[in-house]
Amino acid sequence: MTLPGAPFVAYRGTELFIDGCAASELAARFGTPLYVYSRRAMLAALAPYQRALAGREHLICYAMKASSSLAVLQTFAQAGCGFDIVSGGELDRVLAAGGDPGKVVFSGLGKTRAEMRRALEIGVRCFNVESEAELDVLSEVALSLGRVAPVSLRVNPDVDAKTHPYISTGLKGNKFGIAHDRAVAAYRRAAQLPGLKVVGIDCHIGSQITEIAPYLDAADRVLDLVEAIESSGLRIHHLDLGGGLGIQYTDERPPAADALIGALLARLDARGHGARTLVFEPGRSLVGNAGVLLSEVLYLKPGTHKNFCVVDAAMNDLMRPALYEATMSIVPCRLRDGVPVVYDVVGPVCESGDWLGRDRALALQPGDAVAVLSAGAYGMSMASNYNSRPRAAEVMVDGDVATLIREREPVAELFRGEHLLPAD
Ligand SMILES: Cc1ncc(COP(=O)(O)O)c(C=O)c1O
Ligand SMILES: N[C@@H](CCCC[NH3+])C(=O)O
Repeated sequence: MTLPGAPFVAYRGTELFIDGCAASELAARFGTPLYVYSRRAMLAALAPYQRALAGREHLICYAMKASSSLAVLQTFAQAGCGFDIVSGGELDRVLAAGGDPGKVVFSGLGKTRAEMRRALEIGVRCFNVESEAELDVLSEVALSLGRVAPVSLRVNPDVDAKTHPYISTGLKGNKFGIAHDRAVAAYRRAAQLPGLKVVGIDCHIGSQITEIAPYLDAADRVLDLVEAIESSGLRIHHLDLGGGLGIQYTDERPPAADALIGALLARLDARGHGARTLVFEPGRSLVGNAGVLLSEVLYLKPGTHKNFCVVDAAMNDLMRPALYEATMSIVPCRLRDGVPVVYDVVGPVCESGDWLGRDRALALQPGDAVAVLSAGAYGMSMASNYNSRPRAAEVMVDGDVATLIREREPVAELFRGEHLLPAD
């Protein structure tokens, strides 16, 4: 059976391997819940983007919200990537991981003045501005520092990315970006503000997109704008076409990254825009299939309506199933003989929404380790401490070498910084 994440996530005989490491051995050595990432899988996911863009002026800015642990950022920084950030905290992570701030694009619709100041002082490559009000504030902050902020406006192309409504961002009802029909006026305003320098345009239409067509529609809408803006005398240097490419969780068949980029380049070339600098902001497609969440089976709980398999990972570790009813593959780390039983795989958190998988046929015993596959994106980065559960540890494997890249959070960390009321 070919698993999502193959060839880096695959059975060898009855043992599930992540690259060259047996998953059940990692679970025993580092404990569970445990996120495990394959460095080689991440680099293999980046390669088709790099190949397709070779020979073009470009920058791949890894959207680090997908997985922001320092060793993950370090891996992409060393591979030449920049970063798409959405907060001052993410900027500090980039710096701590050795990333180049000159390759950072700063997205997000609620940047604070303090975040703008810090990003200007550090010298990010570009601010992706999401409203006209933000243009005014950014200009003011830049002037107060005696600097000029490089800006690109995130335009909302009103294109249906055909994905889950919670992760669709390019429709006119979404909060993101500047409406297509206001964009030319917004560019005029940006050009007049003394603290800003227009350098680009960008759009990002959503996440877990499994078709090429919405990207081409969005690119066309953006190019229409570029032509209108440039005819008014402004120069748009780079085009940032965002991220959003989907991955396989179960039976999805998203296009390969090089097929997507190839189709976009063909469209840009056909419309005479092929020589522009290109920026992409992929997140999930670089890390999603490279990671798994390992968990131990605590209890098997047969019932008259449902059988439950209670594991030690929960919605606080991986909230995609609870939040989006996302279906993610769950497999045993060691295959055992026995008739599979259909279980809901649930965590210990006190919420009925705390499930990782529903109606899964699995042959398991308490103490077995299971792996939730395709958990490398929006897993650990969305983890919380709900129910006062410390966050999981993380391991990076490279061949048969496993390195602890994040220690399991000590319980004492959970209330560090809290204070009891003074005694009477
Ligand atoms: C502005 C921006 N860029 C890039 C991304 C990365 O998206 P994905 O992980 O779907 O590639 C996101 C998240 O959807 C985003 O909001
Ligand atoms: N967190 C989402 C993706 C959000 C994309 C952020 N712009 C997911 O797990 O699918």
